[in-house]
Amino acid sequence: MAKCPLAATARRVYTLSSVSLTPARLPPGPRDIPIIGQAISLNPDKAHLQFTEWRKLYGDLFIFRLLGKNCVVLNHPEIVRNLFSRQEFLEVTNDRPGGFMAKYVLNDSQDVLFRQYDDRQKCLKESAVNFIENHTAKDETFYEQVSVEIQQFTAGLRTHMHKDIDLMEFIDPSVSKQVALMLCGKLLSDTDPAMKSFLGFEQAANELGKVKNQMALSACPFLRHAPGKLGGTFRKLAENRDKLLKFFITDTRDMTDKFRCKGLVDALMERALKEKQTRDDWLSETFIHGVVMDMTPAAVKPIQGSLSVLLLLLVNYPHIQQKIRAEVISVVGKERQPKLTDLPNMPYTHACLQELMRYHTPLPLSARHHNRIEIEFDGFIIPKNTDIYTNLWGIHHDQRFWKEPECFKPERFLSEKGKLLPDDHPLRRNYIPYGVGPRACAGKTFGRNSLFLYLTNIVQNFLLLPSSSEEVPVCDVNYFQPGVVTRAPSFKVRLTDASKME
Ligand code: HEM
Repeated sequence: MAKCPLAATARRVYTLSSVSLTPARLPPGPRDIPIIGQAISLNPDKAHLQFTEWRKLYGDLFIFRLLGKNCVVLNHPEIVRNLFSRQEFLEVTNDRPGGFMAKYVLNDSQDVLFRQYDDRQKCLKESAVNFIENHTAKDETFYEQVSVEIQQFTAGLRTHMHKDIDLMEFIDPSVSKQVALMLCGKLLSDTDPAMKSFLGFEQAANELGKVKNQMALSACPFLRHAPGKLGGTFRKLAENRDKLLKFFITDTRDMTDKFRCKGLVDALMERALKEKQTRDDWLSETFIHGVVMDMTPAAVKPIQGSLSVLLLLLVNYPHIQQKIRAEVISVVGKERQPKLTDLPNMPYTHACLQELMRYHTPLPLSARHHNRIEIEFDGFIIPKNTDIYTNLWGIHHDQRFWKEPECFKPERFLSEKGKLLPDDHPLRRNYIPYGVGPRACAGKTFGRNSLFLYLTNIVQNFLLLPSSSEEVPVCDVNYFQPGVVTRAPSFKVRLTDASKME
């Protein structure tokens, strides 16, 4: 078709004028209500479900306003990839929006998770990923200590056989100990004061991190000093933080212990020394503190939340529990403790974990991104300083990408011959539980390994039965406990000795 010069000029004028933000070029979205925006119609606890409904009305990229802020929601994996990892955008779409935690807990974002995407963030993240994903996976002392912890955990469960128990009450502290081990290189006991500070910090950070508390504290930061619940929680957080950091940074450094392995703090200290020799010594202890604090919500919560959903699935679907157990017994046997090297030989169990990350999607809205300049994408303008949400849950439950997305079907990740689908299989393009691009998760292998070890050790030892006194909830996302990381509602199970069942 011949090109009309007039039309081309008109289009050019339109494009130029639209760069100065004509509302017509904003993405579609629900009608704005002055000042409050969608504050009334949006339930922050179920925002991912609401966004999934809005996607049907407004498409894969839509915008809405919330208390004076622009918010964009991405509902398609290709859009997420394009915006967060395409060269032309990645330097401008990978910031974080800041907020109360970033400013008052992490000392103006001196950390990995809350910091904007700058050279310091890149350097810290690179060191953290190298350590968490590459070093721990090969460090035998580390996994020996993890095995010790899991043995103690299963031994603890044995004393509660045939009773109705909330298994998460045992799993939660055990996961925290594993993450603390990754940080300081030492397996702490339940009674260790450092472990108490870790748990105290974790609880307070979790409470303050709730959407409604974040909104209140970001609007009125002085509330942290006020009497009352919020102020009290902030003081608890600060007190535990100081104790925790003294232990992790100062005391651990001088600790010589034959069971101590290298921790993330040691790795960052080494990096700090290197930085000192080459550049200005920005990598101070405050940054290392920041990374320690990041790991509490970033590492502990997704592992705990995923395990809670996994257990609920095992009780609701005994045939899946049975299949995993059969695989564990055939590969590992009944006596030896399962280890990471068993994973490649256990495709069904591996597929269950992959399906868990799709079905549950521990971070249903990922972590918010922020764009530092206005960008034009796919014919739409995304205004500067927009909060960008990725609806990971919506993407993982979208019928365009998944057959029967509401069903837990590990088989979808297996070939007809029962092998795990390769990473480059087309289905995997729609599978992004850890996010995409330079801000993607720093601990996905660590998380997967941890889930694998808990799952196989539990199933090898115990049969999980429904509680005899309470009805087990159905596994339904509508009843998950809300949060940046969701988890299953509390429920009780009964454990029996798996070896006696055959
Ligand atoms: C087990 C399941 C896990 C899931 C599903 C998960 C998922 C995610 C997601 C969706 C993000 C945000 C990505 C983005 O902003 O685009 C993230 C960030 C992050 N995750 Fe994970 N995560 C998991 C476990 C872990 C573990 C075990 C660690 C540490 C050992 C970890 C450390 C981090 C850190 C530090 C970030 C921030 C990275 C940055 O801002 O550059 N995560 N994770």
